[in-house]
Amino acid sequence: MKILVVGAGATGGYFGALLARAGEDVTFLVRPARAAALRERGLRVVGRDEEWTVEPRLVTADELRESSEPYDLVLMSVKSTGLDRAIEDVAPAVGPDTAVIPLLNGLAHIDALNARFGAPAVLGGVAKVVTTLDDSGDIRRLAPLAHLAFGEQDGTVSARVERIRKVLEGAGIDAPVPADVLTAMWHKWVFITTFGALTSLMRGTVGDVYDAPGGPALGPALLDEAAAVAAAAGHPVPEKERAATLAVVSAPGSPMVPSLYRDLTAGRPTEVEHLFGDLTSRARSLGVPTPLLDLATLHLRVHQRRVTTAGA
Ligand SMILES: NC(=O)C1=CN([C@@H]2O[C@H](COP(=O)(O)OP(=O)(O)OC[C@H]3O[C@@H](n4cnc5c(N)ncnc54)[C@H](OP(=O)(O)O)[C@@H]3O)[C@@H](O)[C@H]2O)C=CC1
Ligand SMILES: CC(C)(CO)C(=O)C(=O)O
Repeated sequence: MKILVVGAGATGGYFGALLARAGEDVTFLVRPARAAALRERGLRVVGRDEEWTVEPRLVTADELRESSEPYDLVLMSVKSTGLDRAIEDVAPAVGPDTAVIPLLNGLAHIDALNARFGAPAVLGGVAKVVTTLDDSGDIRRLAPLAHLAFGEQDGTVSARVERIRKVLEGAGIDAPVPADVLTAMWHKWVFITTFGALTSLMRGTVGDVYDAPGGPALGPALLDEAAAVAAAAGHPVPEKERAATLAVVSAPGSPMVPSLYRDLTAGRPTEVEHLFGDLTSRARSLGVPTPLLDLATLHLRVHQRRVTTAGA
């Protein structure tokens, strides 16, 4: 299976490195600066008592435009802020039989991918990994997860789904195929907006918030809002998933933060519109009040405006 990973960042770099290490035919679509760094240093995975390197096969958008052979599987692993550009860059690699699996949090990218490549090409995907790019550009693992749930948008367990699952599992990736992948994406979205709002609004780890007087009430209140939007949209969050989210956001002393928080505190742009703007706008359309999520959205928009104006 010819696999193209778009972006060799925290998620794509990690899943792609696992696939390459397992001997799969993997190429990374990267931009010139990342290509130069990877050529010099290799794609290194560090943290959690492990350190290993793969020599990645790389292609740039210009090179991809010159080759005409489509890939079997595209893993789309850019941030939402880079999605439009990445969709155009990867287009030459998407043929009539290519399966595109996005790893992004949120949901709106499914519409963008459907619009560009046609819905039959696009599968749903839910990535659960805790990885970040460190100062050297290495992939740093912060927790043991390597989970990529995926599936056809209509729930069919197609032959290509079975083939992809085998490849992912062969690389050590936990790759379940949920009955309804779009619902699974909604549920991850509820989780990430709850976790993201809690830590970003309070500018602290889960433990910093939980251990402060009054702190324990915030996680459940955020979850209630986000879950109410999902329920109104036809994707109620089952009790088991609510409990799992509550366990993450209600842990005394927990150092956990999401990638959104790492971006915020590092002064980088965040995925505010994709994760929060979209959810709160759907809440408005569905008549669901989300005052806390609205506040988180505004908070992140102020940051976004500051960092993008500074960079302009
Ligand atoms: N980090 C995590 O633990 C998790 C993240 N997610 C989600 O996964 C998505 C990706 O996040 P993450 O991997 O952390 O992000 P990163 O910023 O670490 O990686 C994204 C990579 O995409 C590259 N990129 C952007 N545009 C292009 C392009 N046109 N062509 C080639 N490469 C491009 C960037 O490269 P360049 O160096 O050129 O800018 C960057 O290396 C997000 O939606 C996030 O919410 C989901 C689960 C866990
Ligand atoms: C919380 C986590 C690590 C789960 O995969 C995530 O999606 C993120 O940090 O963006």
